Amino acid sequence: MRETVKLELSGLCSGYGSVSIVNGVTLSVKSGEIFALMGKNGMGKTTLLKSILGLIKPTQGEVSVDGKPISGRSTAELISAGIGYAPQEQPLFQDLSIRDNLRLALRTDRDLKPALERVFTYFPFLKERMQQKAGTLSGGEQKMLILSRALMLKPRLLFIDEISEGLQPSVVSKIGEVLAYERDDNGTTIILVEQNLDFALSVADRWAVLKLGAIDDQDQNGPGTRERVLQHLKI
Ligand SMILES: Nc1ncnc2c1ncn2[C@@H]1O[C@H](COP(=O)(O)OP(=O)(O)OP(=O)(O)O)[C@@H](O)[C@H]1O
Repeated sequence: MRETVKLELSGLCSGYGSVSIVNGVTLSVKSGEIFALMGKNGMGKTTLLKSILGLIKPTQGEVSVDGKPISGRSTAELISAGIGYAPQEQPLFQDLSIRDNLRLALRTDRDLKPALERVFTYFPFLKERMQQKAGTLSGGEQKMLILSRALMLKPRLLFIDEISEGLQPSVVSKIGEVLAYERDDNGTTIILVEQNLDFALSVADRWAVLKLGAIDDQDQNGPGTRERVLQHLKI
């Protein structure tokens, strides 16, 4: 089993201009677990991910991986250090082929072949349609390509933002299988931001609910979890 990571957030705060969105998040994600981060729309889940990844500068607090602070490091440095990100918004080059979208995940072409083979075992359709432009893929195929691109670098820590949104159940369950395999066989630590409760709980080891930018509840995934989380998601 390769080395895995523990992610720790301590009193993390961030926002946009003078508007505070993430309000003091303290959280620990264990090595090699899938952690589901849930919450109603607009509660700050995406903002929290972006703050961890250096895409938004935190106003307070610390983020550490393997006990080492990563605050202040650029997103590019974090990705080189084995942190992967499958974002929710506009993440593909629509006019480029599947192959070029995947290739751009790597710094050099030296590791291209094994990285491609790895993602082809998860999603064989990518191999058959390498020259097809990303913009002509269906919504579900684009999501699989986004995830594959994040997996090209074999991340030790992977952040995934609402991958199941708008997908048909067969694609959602395929993605669930891939994430479980990444955790079980590669020891990847995965933070999954999700609105789809059933999907999140089908793969998560632990979970938290974010409310107005703070952790409202968290626990192991087990009997009674679904009902407990549903209470938090009620309008
Ligand atoms: N670039 C931005 N500038 C200003 N405010 C923003 C920006 N992006 C998001 N917000 C606001 O921050 C709040 C939290 O948004 P965020 O996307 O983090 O929530 P979320 O929990 O991920 O919700 P969703 O499930 O809808 O994606 C919302 O009120 C949103 O309008």
